Amino acid sequence: MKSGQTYAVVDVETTEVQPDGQRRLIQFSCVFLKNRRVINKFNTLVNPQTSVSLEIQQLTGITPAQLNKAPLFSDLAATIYSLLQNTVFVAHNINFDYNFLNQELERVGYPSLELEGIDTVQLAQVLLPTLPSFKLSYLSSYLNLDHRHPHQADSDALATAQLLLLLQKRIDQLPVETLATLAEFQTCFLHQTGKLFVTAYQQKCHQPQQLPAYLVKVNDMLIRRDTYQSVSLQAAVYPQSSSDKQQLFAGLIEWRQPQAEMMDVIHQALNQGPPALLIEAPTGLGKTLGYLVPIMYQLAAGKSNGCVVSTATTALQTQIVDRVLPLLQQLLPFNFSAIVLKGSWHYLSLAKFAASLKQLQSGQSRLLQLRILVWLLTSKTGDLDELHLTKYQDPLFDQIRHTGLESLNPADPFYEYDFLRRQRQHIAKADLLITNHAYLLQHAQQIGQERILVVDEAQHLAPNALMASRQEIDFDQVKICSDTLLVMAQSQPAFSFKDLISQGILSPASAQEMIRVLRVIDHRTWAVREEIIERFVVAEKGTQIFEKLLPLRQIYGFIKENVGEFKTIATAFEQLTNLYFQFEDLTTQLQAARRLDKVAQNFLIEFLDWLKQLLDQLAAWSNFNLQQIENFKQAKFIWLKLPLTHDAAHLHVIFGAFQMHGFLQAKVYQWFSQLLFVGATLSLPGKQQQFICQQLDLPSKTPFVKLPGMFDYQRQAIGLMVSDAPDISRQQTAYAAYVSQMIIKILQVTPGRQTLILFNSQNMLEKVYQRLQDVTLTATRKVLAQGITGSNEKIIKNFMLGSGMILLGTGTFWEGIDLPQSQLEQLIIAQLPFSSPDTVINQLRFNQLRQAKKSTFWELSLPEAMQRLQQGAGRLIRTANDHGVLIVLDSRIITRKYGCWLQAALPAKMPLKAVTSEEMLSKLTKFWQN
Ligand SMILES: Nc1ncnc2c1ncn2[C@@H]1O[C@H](COP(=O)(O)OP(=O)(O)OP(=O)(O)O)[C@@H](O)[C@H]1O
Repeated sequence: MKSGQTYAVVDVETTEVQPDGQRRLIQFSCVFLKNRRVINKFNTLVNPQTSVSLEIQQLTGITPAQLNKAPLFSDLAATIYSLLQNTVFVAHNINFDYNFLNQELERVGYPSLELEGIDTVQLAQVLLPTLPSFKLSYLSSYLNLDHRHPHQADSDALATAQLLLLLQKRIDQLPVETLATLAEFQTCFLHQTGKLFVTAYQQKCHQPQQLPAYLVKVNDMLIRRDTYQSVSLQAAVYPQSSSDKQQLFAGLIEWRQPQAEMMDVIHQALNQGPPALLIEAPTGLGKTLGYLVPIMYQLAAGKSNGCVVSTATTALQTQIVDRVLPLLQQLLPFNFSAIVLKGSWHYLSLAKFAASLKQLQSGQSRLLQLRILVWLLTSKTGDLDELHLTKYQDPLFDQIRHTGLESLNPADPFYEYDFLRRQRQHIAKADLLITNHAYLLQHAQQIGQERILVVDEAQHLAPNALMASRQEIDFDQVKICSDTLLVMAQSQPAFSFKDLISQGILSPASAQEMIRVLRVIDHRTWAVREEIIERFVVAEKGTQIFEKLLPLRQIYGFIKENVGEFKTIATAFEQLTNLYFQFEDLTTQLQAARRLDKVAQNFLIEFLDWLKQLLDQLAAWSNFNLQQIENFKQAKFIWLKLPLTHDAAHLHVIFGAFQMHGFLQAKVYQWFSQLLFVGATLSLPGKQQQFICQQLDLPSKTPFVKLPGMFDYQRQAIGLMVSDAPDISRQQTAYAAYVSQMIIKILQVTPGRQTLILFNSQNMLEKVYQRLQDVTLTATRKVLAQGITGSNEKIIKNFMLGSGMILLGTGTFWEGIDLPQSQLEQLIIAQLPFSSPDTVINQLRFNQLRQAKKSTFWELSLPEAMQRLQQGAGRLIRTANDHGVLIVLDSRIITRKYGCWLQAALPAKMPLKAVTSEEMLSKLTKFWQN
């Protein structure tokens, strides 16, 4: 901020939440800052001479009576106009406040203000890059700002002023190198926000600067040094007795008998036990600590090399790291080290990011780059998830994501600091590796090393393994790769094979051979794609994604008819593989001999990168072979996938194994010393334990321990099941309308209650979300929706921080999410969680059951729905002090014969009541009154 300059930090309140032509000002507040101090304040209510919406009255606490007594804007305009002259206008979301104020001024005959402006939202996004929310109320509580009455303009303006001062301090602390880039790209900020960086840079650039020891400068970019330190575990004795454990837990966690039991079972298993153990621990038991405590003692005793914990999703990884590990560290009498492992695309590639800074970018992408630049000063991992972005939609991410260690160039200056390389080095030293099933399946050998493996949410490992065992050809990606390579080789104006030949780097014969093979692949694979579409893709009207199982007989016939074509491509693939190695060797030799200038080197590296992508795409081509198809028998399947609505729809042919058949043993288990499988629903109700063993590729006699539940559901919760809802399976549209109506009514009679609503399809979730947008209650109660308002991690974090929030979730929200006490008070099951029979995997599973003359519903659909319902219901009560209501809006739980099975999946002692929709509301009101 410039000394001597006055900054006017403004906030306004208006009559309506949504913009419309009639919207008027009801409050104007301004805090004046000069030389970084508050020098004046101005606050006034404004009589809008029109009605004020109910939401606004509730939100601001301003009543019509107060406004009737307030001055008109036409009487205030002159004062406001002159107060703001010569100031810099600051607001949290400047486009709203500045534009609205100007409209009001113009309406009463004043010219628009022409002031410099600063937006504190953008400033906060760049300077506090890892926060999950940039709402003023969140920033105020996170930064401890004085913000007593959120949504009242005077309080909001004061909080924004404090925020600006705090952000200015952060700017002051930025190293000059970072300031230089922020100043260089100042125009990507709204109004003159970027000038703050220019001023700070100008002040700093002439003073001598010393880089803090934790930072390193690489090509003008600052990165946090690798400060990872492994610790040596100190031997300690496992607290065997209850009193020893109680002593250990005292003051930190509550005593839970089944959790202590789980610890003992695992301690025993690790010391004398079987190589594999299955443990079913009911929801909310605290199973992560249940296995980590005994395991850490085992490691401390030097009895194992370390431990890998694999869970179903990255959101659950984050939950373990953020919430369980800090508690574990406090509990244990010794230190330990842990790292998180995710797929390479989660990480930033420093080299690619640095290159992207030099390229032309949209304002939005540039702003994101600046945020990343500031984040790099603190990030130890380079995990892009730390940025809590809603979706990785910005095209920048395609440019800067890591594509794996193989893509790195040792000659690159960023090579030494690369985040994935750092991680690879830490793996050997860390006691605990926290990963997800997808990563485990791909890297088991590398991370196994005779460590203990815990598979958390183990029921998901098999479906994940099926995904991992699949091979896939994306025909359109093949075309993109081969086209790009041909352009690079033949006609790229800046640099092409011609230049490599003229520099004596490439022989004309090698160049010609590469082009010939690429042309074969380019033309022939496209012809096959067209044939497949003509032959197999008959889209049904209204379908968005075409997905189809290809009967093996048909595909066999298809290959037989085109056998020459398939063979030509297979041969070209082999030739291309050889050429790839030749080009790779050539590049390495030339680099070592320093015979490559920068342009030629970059060309070759990029060419090899595309070539590798093409080979990866074609790796599954060997499946298009008559002998292979015969070998598939019932164990492997082929299907097509084609998103129809997408502009450039990619045709995928997928070859998938359907059952484990030793896959997990060979690919995963053999690399670990001991295996623990943990989950809340490992055994299917009414099924033998054989089912999970078969799924997990384990011997059927693998020991299975089932731990008891621990909450007093009779006292802590109630379940209300609606008996008169329209039948969801027959009247989908009527059901969506009914669910929306009911949810609105429920929310109206339970103000302030944190509510999670679980759906079984994204489609229904979106319909209900749309309807909730139209009702007034959402002005005062924040609605979060999966796939709409943010990434899953961000949604969970925001939900946990709020009160009276509403979260609409599907998929992963049914499981593993931990929302204790007032973080979740009402759980609404909008649809019973029957999985869709239409997916290819389900079609396959159903076919198998039919062939065995078994019922698809009783054998698969119902038990799986019970399993998911049990998981979903487990979100409600998480500690001994929780209270909550479970509401089931899908009447099939009452009206269908199988309903009693679904009811049996709900917590055993929870009082259940069947009620009409009307009764539901009065019961709810009563429950919360009591
Ligand atoms: N004994 C305890 N007392 C209090 N908090 C605990 C205790 N044990 C675990 N917790 C906390 O409870 C939260 C949930 O733990 P965890 O994720 O292991 O639950 P869970 O048993 O896996 O539940 P679910 O199966 O429903 O996902 C964590 O934040 C953890 O720190």
